[in-house]
Formats: sequence, C-alpha cells, structure tokens
Amino acid sequence: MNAERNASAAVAAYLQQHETRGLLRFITCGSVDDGKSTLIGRLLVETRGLFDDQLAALDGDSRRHGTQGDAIDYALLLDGLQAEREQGITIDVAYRFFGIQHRRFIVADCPGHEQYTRNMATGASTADLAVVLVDARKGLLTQTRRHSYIAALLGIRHVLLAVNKMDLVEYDQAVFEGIRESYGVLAGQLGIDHVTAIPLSALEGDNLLLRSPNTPWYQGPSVIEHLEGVQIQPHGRDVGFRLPVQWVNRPHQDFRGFVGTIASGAVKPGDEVVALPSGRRSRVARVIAAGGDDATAASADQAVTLTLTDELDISRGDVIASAAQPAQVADQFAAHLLWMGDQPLLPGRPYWLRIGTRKVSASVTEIKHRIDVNTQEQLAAKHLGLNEVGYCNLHLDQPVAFEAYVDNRALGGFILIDRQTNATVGAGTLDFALRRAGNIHWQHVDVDKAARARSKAQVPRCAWFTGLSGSGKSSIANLVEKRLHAMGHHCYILDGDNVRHGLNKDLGFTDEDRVENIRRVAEVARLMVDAGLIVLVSFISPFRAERRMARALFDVDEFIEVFVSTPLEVAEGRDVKGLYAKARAGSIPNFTGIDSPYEVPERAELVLDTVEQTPEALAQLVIDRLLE
Ligand SMILES: Nc1ncnc2c1ncn2[C@@H]1O[C@H](COP(=O)(O)OS(=O)(=O)O)[C@@H](OP(=O)(O)O)[C@H]1O
Ligand SMILES: Nc1ncnc2c1ncn2[C@@H]1O[C@H](COP(=O)(O)OP(=O)(O)O)[C@@H](O)[C@H]1O
Repeated sequence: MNAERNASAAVAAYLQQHETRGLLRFITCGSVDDGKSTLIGRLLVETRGLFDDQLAALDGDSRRHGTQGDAIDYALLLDGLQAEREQGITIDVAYRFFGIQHRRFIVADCPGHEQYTRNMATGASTADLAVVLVDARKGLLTQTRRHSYIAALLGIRHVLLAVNKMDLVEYDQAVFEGIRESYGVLAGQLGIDHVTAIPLSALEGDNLLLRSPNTPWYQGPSVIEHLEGVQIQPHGRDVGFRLPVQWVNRPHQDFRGFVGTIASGAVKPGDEVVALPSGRRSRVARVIAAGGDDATAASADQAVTLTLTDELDISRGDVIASAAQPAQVADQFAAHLLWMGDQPLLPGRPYWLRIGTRKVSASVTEIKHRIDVNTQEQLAAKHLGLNEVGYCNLHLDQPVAFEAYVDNRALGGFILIDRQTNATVGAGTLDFALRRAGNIHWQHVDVDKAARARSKAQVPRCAWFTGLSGSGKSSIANLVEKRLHAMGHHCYILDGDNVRHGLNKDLGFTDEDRVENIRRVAEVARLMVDAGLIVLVSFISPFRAERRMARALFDVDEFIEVFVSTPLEVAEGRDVKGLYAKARAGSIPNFTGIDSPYEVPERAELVLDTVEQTPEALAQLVIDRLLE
C-alpha cells in the first residue's frame, strides 16, 4: 500500500515537473531526402540517452491509456487534432515526444511529398516553430518555399533553418551564408520574423547537440540549444476568454455543465460571460477542472466544465466568451484557403465548415485570387486545385463566433469537409468579416406561402428534372405544364436553355459555371415555390452536390427530383439540336456525357425511363406525384 502511494507520489511529482517545463510544439519540413528522419531520429535517440528515466515514465504512462498497443501514443498529448479524429480521417503525421531539462517537445513529422501538404498543414496548425531542412548542395527548392508559405499562413513566426549535409560541401561557410541569405529574403516576404540558420550534418551529428569543430566559423547555438532556449512570442493578441463548447453535460435536472477546452484567456467564478452567437449573458457559477474538483480559475488549453448562474440555451458549437471582450459573430468572411481535395474547389458548392467545435454549411462565393506559393504572385482563378492556395470570400449558412486567425488560431482556423465523402478538403484562416450577420435581417411579410398557396388552391412544389442533353427533360416538363395548366393550376417552367439567355447569360459550361448556374436557378425556384407556384426545373444539373444543395432549400415533400433516365447512346441518337455531333467533332468543349461528367442521381423520387415509356405516360407519373 505504502509502496503504491510512493509510486503515485513519484508519478505526480514527475507530472508536476513535466507541467512546469515549457512545451514547444514544432514541425519539420523539407523535401524528401533532405534528412528529416535522420535529424529527428538522432534528436530522439541522443536526448533519450541523456534522460532515459523520464522517457521511461512517459512510456509507462501512455501504454496504460494509449490506443497504439505497445507504442507510445503521442497523439494522446495533443488536442489540436480533435476535429480530424472526430471526422475519422487518418492524417499521416507522426507525432513524437521528447524532453530535455527545461523543455519538452512535440514534433510533428510530416512527409515531404507535395501531395502531403494536408499533413503538413495539420502539423503546422498547432506548431510554434518550423524546422525547415535544406540540403546544402541544393539550396532552396520549391518544397522549401511551399512549406514555408504554409507554415507562415498557419501562423508560425519562428523558423529554424537547418542547412543540412554540410559535410558534403566540406563545411563551406560561403554555401551556408548563401542559403541563409536567400531564405532571409523569403522569410521577409512571408512575415516570418524569427529565423535562426544552423549549419548541420544530421548524419555526422555536427551542431546537433554540441557546437561542431567542423564549423569553427559558426558561433550560433546548436539545434538542441536553440530548441531549448527559443522564446516563442505568444500567438495573437489577448482576445479574452473563449470556450468553444464541446458538449453539454446534463446528468440531471439540477446540473448543466458546458464542457470544452479553453481556447484563450482565463475564467473564474463570478465572471460575466456571453454565449455566442446568441448574445445571451450570464455569470460563471463554477469552474470545474478535468479531475472533477472546483477550481478558482482556469486558463487557455485547460479542459474545463463551466456552470452558469442562469439557464441559457447553449449547445455544442457555441462559444462562451468574456462579456467585456466578446468574440465577433458573422456569416461572411474573407479567408485564405488551402485546397487539399482531389476534386477542385468550386465556388457556390456547399461544404461543411468546422470552426472551433461548430459545424455549419458553407460555400466559397468568390475566389479573389489564387496565390502562387513559389512566387507569392496573385493569379486569377475560377477554381482551386489540389494543394493550391486562394484568397476567397466565404458564406456560411448561419452566423458563428470567430476571431481573425492572426489574433486567435482556435477561432480563426477552419477546415472544409466534403459533404459526400466526409473527407477534409480544405483548411483555411479567417481574415475578417465581410459584413456583420446582424446587419442583414429577414423582412417580415404578412402574406405567407401557405396563404398564397390557398388562394391558388394548390400545394406548391418543385419538380426538378435532371438528365443528359436530349434525354427528354424539356419535352416531359412541357407536357406536365400543359396538363396542369389545363386543370387550372399555376405553374412555371425554368428551362436551362431559356434561363441561360437572361439571368445566367454570363455563364458557360465549365464545372464552376454549372455550379453557379444551378445555385441561381435553385434560388429562383425556391422563390417561385414561396410564391405558391408549381415549378418545373429542367436543367441538366449534372452534379449530385448541387442537386442536393437545391433540395436543401425546400421543405420536406416540396422537392421532387425527377431523373430523366436515357442512355447516352439514345440521347446522342436523337441529337435534337445537333449538339452531340458538334461535340464529337470537337467544336463544343465540356459537353455533358462526352467530356464533362453526369452524376446519376442516387435518391431521385422519380426515375423516368424514356426508352420504355412514352412522354405522355411519363408526364402523368410526374403529375400524380406533384398532386399527391
Ligand atoms: N457543353 C455543353 N454541355 C451541355 N449542354 C450544352 C453545352 N453547350 C450547350 N449546351 C446546351 O445547354 C443546355 C444545358 O444547359 P443547362 O443549364 O441545363 O446545363 S447545366 O445544368 O448547367 O449543366 C443543353 O440543353 P438540353 O439539351 O435541353 O439539356 C444544351 O442545349
Ligand atoms: N419517352 C420520351 N420522353 C421524352 N422525350 C422523348 C421520349 N422519346 C423520344 N423523345 C424525344 O427526345 C427528345 C428529347 O429532347 P428534349 O426534350 O429537348 O431533351 P432535353 O430537354 O433533356 O435536352 C425529343 O425530341 C423527344 O421527342
């Protein structure tokens, strides 16, 4: 019993010592073969040799709680990846832990290939410092520029420029100075204020732990000395207390606790707070620490449960903030966006956006420009491809509490998630709000949709016809309208060919223009249904994402997706307008079914087989469904 008590006291003492040593999170980046693994491996081994007992304690600790079997689960020590973990996304970043006398380190080791920018961004978003490796023989490469750009974008202001493989250039000072100077120029452009360049041979161990006799001309610190001594400026400015609510703990009627990790600032009982985005105020009743005990105060990075003196309706995703210094609330932003999806980012297409603990629907309304990460040039862009960075306007379908990323990483950084695959496809940083959500209101009108529908004696609905060119959308929609009209119903056809002569005459047939085409017509259809009409939309609408977006604008049962199912050979055989012939001849680019995709609906309410049935019979099926 006594022995047990002694052991736990020793663990507590270790943890305490552990806590008081500063923590430095850093990433390593560089091209493949620059020597990253050697550098990290060596740092781990050599520091382990020096402080074996401490690491043994950590080994034991993580083995009890970790999820990695016998290996140390370094991810246990991190909270920054919570969002990705909840998404079930495997990000190939190896987190390693090591410590020396005054500091402990978490290093995110990111693979160097270009396609792993996602990993690099994930690692950078929680790092204080980047170790940028450069091969002394090669100097700065595209990867060096790209990774430095991303590190800077994600808020890293300290770089350790590790000029590696100095042994292969005979420890030549001129080579080192040349690289240091050209990196200095790059760092200046990127706003990386603190660069420490160190000549190195990770393989030989030069300047790793101790100053090397091979570089007598170098007077600066060794790698480990620098990592141990570097003073990191606190990130951002003092924005006040922020708690993104992870979940609400309500075990019984008398207790409602808001649980989360404090993103910034400090809190204590009695503080006046505001719940965002609602703006309701209250006071902190209790601050409960992770172990369950009441605390007199808590601050950034601590996991806590708060109770308030008033019953406020606060749920997951809300932010509890200092009332004296609240966060802003908005739904339109200017933001930098790093695109990581295999499919390009298309303006207008809805994605999930996760900021803090909140997940909302969002789309890019405009790409202001793309940034060439090698040259910093701003280029015009209609879409963003894999690994491209753009400056964009973002629209969220509901207001969120936020902060500029430069002020607060936790409430200024976001990720975009594909709604179909659930993959993380973008990571970004909010710059500023384009308008305050509170300034644009819904105008109340007394006559509502139900009243308009009553006066027309019909149930307003939208039948959304989708299918290849020549599949039969217009022919069937036309018959439907004719019959409904004859029955005294109020209808309207929105046809691609027609709408493209007016409202959408600025749009062509690229993917991004088709997305915008459908977004606009879906909004118009919604207004028409609101006006009490039966609307027949006849657009190819080739992408699932946009049909899904259109559906989401309507109430349940209001939207009927009608897939006009006609094989390509049949539609092409009909070739009503001679367009297929032209497309095959190469004179119409991006023609649906030929060199532009059509994504077959997965959950259409009606599938019309135009090979087996007549237009009249199919029109009747639609009418029956519309009048149900
Ligand atoms: N490149 C290309 N691809 C597809 N279609 C083309 C193209 N160029 C012109 N057209 C004609 O435009 C009509 C399709 O417009 P939509 O607005 O329905 O297209 S989309 O929904 O934005 O994909 C379509 O009309 P329908 O045949 O009635 O479908 C064509 O007549
Ligand atoms: N069962 C059918 N349903 C609809 N159209 C058909 C059918 N069978 C043949 N067609 C013919 O196919 C062509 C479809 O053209 P259209 O309605 O303009 O298609 P879309 O609007 O989809 O481009 C018309 O000439 C129509 O007469």
